[in-house]
Amino acid sequence: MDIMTGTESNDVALRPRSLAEYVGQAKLKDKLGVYLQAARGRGEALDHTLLFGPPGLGKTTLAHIIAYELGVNIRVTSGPAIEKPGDLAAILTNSLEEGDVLFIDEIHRLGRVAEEHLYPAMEDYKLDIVLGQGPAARTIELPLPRFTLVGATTRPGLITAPMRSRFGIMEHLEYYTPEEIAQNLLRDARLMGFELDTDAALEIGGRSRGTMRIAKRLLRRVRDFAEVAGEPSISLERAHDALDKLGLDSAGLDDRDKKYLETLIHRFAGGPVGLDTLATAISEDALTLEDVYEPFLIQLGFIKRTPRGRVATAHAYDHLGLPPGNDLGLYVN
Ligand SMILES: Nc1ncnc2c1ncn2[C@@H]1O[C@H](COP(=O)(O)OP(=O)(O)OP(=O)(O)O)[C@@H](O)[C@H]1O
Ligand SMILES: [Mg+2]
Repeated sequence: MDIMTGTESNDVALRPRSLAEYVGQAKLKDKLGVYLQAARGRGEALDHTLLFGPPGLGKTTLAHIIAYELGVNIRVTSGPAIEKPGDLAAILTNSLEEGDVLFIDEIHRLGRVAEEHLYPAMEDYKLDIVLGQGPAARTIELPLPRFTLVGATTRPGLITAPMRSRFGIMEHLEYYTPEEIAQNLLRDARLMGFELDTDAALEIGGRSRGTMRIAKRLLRRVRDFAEVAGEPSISLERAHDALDKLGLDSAGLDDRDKKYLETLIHRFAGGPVGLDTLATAISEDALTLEDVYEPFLIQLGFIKRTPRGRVATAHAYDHLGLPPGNDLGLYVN
C-alpha cells in the first residue's frame, strides 16, 4: 500500500472551508485569524503568506481557507507550472482581481527567471515586461491589482533569501496529535454517513504519522474492512485489526519506515551514515527520505540528523525490540 500518494476521491466535499472547521494548528490559527481580521477591517489585501511543512498537513487546504475567509477568489498554480516569464504574466494579468489570492504550490520549484519576475509583482504590484530583443528591447511596466500570494512548500530551505524576505507572514504547519486527527475523522464519518467509535478514531489518529491526509485514507480502508465484515459501525477492534493488516505498527510506521530504521541499525550500526548512502541501501530517493520519511522519524525521536549523517536513537532500538545501542557491526545482511 502506498499511503503517501494517490488520489483523494470525494475529498473535496470534506475539505474544511473556514478556519473554524480547520482542526488543530492552534497557534497558527490564532495568528492567522488576527491577520485575516485586520486585513478585512482595513479593506486591504492580506500580506503575502508562506506556508511550509511536511506533505499532507493541510497547506493547500489552508490556502483555500484564507481566500474563503477574505471573501476573495483564489487562483491556483504551482512552481513547476510556471516556466516562462510569460506564464506568470498570463496568470497575474488575466484573472486576478483586487485582493484575490494567488496560490503557488511547490513554490520552491519556481524557476529563477520566473522568481525574479515575481519580486516586483509581490513588492510593488507591478510586472516588468520586456518587449523585443537586443538593443531595441524595451521594458514596459504593467500595474497589477493588489493581491495576496500564498506559497506552499515542503522544503522551506530551498526558498531563496530574496523570495523569503517578501513574505510578510511565514507559518509552519505541525504534525497533528491523535486527538486532533480523531476529531476530524469523526467529522468526516458523520459527513459520509457512517458510525465511527471515538476510540477507533483515536487508534487511527495514533497510527497516521500525525498527518491528516494519511488519516483520511486509513479511515477509508478501515471502513472497507468493517463493511465487508458486515459491521454497522467501526469499532476499536476492527480499526486495530485493519491497521495491522495494512502493515502499520503501533507508532504508525509503515514497512518503508521500518526498512529505513532496520537498515540504519543493522547495516550501518545505527549510524552516522550519509543520506545518499542510506537512500541507496534502501532503494529510495534521497529527497523522498528527507521530505517524507525523516521528518516523522525525527518527530518521534527515532533518528537524528547530525553533521556526520543519520543516527538511530535509543528510542528506535527500543521500538524495534532491540537492546539499546545494539552493535551488530557493519553489513550483517
Ligand atoms: N487541519 C485540518 N482539518 C481538517 N482537514 C484537514 C486539515 N489539514 C488537512 N486536512 C485534510 O487533509 C488532506 C490533505 O491536506 P492538504 O492537501 O491541504 O495538505 P498539503 O499540506 O497541501 O499537502 P501537500 O504538501 O502534499 O500538498 C485534505 O483532504 C484536507 O482536507
Ligand atoms: Mg498541497
